[in-house]
Amino acid sequence: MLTAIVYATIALITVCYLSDWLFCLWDSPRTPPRARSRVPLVGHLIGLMRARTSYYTEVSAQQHSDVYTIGIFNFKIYVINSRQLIPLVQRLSKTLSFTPFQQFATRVYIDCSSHTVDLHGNPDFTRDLDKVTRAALAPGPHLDYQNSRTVKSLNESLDKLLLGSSANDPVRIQLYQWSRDAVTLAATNGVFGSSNPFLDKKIEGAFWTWNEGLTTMVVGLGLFAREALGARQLLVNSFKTYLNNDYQDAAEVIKERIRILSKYGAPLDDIARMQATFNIALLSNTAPSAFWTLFNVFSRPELLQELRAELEECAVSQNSDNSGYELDIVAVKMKCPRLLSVFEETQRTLTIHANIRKVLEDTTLGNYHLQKGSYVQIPNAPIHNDGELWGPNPTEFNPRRFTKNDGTALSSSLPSNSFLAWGVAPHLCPARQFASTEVLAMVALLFLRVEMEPVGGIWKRPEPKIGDLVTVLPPKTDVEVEVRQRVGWDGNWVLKIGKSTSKVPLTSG
Ligand code: HEM
Repeated sequence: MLTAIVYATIALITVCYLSDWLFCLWDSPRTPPRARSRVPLVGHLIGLMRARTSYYTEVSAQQHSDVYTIGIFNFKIYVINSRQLIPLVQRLSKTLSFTPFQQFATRVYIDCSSHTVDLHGNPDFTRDLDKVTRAALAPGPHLDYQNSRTVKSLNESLDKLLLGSSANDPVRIQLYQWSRDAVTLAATNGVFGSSNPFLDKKIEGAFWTWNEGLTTMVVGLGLFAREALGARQLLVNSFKTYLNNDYQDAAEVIKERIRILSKYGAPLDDIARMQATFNIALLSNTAPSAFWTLFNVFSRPELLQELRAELEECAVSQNSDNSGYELDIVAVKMKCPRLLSVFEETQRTLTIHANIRKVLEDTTLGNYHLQKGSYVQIPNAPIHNDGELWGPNPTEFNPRRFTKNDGTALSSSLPSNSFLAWGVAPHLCPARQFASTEVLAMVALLFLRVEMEPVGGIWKRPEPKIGDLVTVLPPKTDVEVEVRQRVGWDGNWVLKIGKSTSKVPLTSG
């Protein structure tokens, strides 16, 4: 019996190695070189299941080619390993397409009907939806309206937190949980208006439960994500009620997306599903970005002092009736290069996104041949960790990395496609001005208004939680902190929001 098992194992291993070798034999001579895995056929699959997109960081570090192939059976993923190839991928956007992923998300994430899944493959529909989304989120009066409600809501969450606390009487919070709640409420108040479904705490909880179950759904194990599926239904129902109510004070981006979906005949149930899905873009990266920026600064007292000095000099004034302070949001966005540098460095060191494109036709990319039906991935981390671009110790957090010696912003002197935290054109995040205004306003308010200490006295950096389908990973464990009013900086804080045409000078443009 034992001998039979040994023979069967040897036979299986031989067949696996042989099949792997045969798949390679069928490669065209211009196929990007294959990254070898110790386990034939499924080694890369195991790696991807274990580390998700962080697996590309591990493999890319050992590859010398500017693009390489990952093979899983006869399925291929071409991984871009040099920023020089990105413009070529951009130019080939008709055959290297983002659309199949959008269709996949519409089906697997939220279970839309086949009508709406097919719509996401209709170029007229995707063009119209993209056009209205970008127009509504571009700097101008619509974004002013949305920003103003979002930033005010953040300040109110902080007022509420500090209510009843004083310099001697701290409140204890879980920092990620609190930041996530504040961001969720602020962003959803900003876009959904007074009928915001997230005003109900149950709906907020349902969104995050669903969000955490997405990875299981994506790998086809939806049946094992019962809690997430139940949460998703609750969320969808809340958006059906929302659509049946008056949502006239919603932001333009919501009203316009509903208009386009209706124009192309999407049923109400699917429109509710699409609104529920929009929250993934709205919330899932902003909350961890805010958390890590707060953690990176409060855990470095000298850096905190530096940022406070910058903000106090450029963006804070006393209220005319001396009842408190006014924070000028335009100045926070435009006149505080050190603050912006800390935010962008947080993004640079923590972004794990891998932009995805499907190869719709056999395609020539530079010297390489890409086979129809395969995928292209552009992982951000290998480019963000490239020492030639970012200087010594590229994996370390350096708060001054995005400023020059004279303290001014570095962005203009960086080569193109060095910083990919907001994606790659033509799918560059259309909400980057909104999201960065939200994060910068939130962290500036906390730096100015509170003292924060870790419970236990020592700041311990949590590990990022690998596996979530996000651009910036949340922490694996939360950080318990004590928050108290900053001495001399209490009173009534009001915000001067200004116009969104005064833009955050982001490195991505
Ligand atoms: C810090 C927060 C955010 C980060 C880091 C971020 C990052 C990104 C990235 C990397 C992409 C490209 C995806 C790809 O090509 O695979 C993207 C696309 C997108 N983001 Fe954001 N995003 C953030 C916040 C937001 C917010 C608040 C909204 C909505 C108000 C939003 C709406 C979108 C949309 C609609 C797209 C798809 C664009 C397209 O299909 O061309 N994002 N975002």
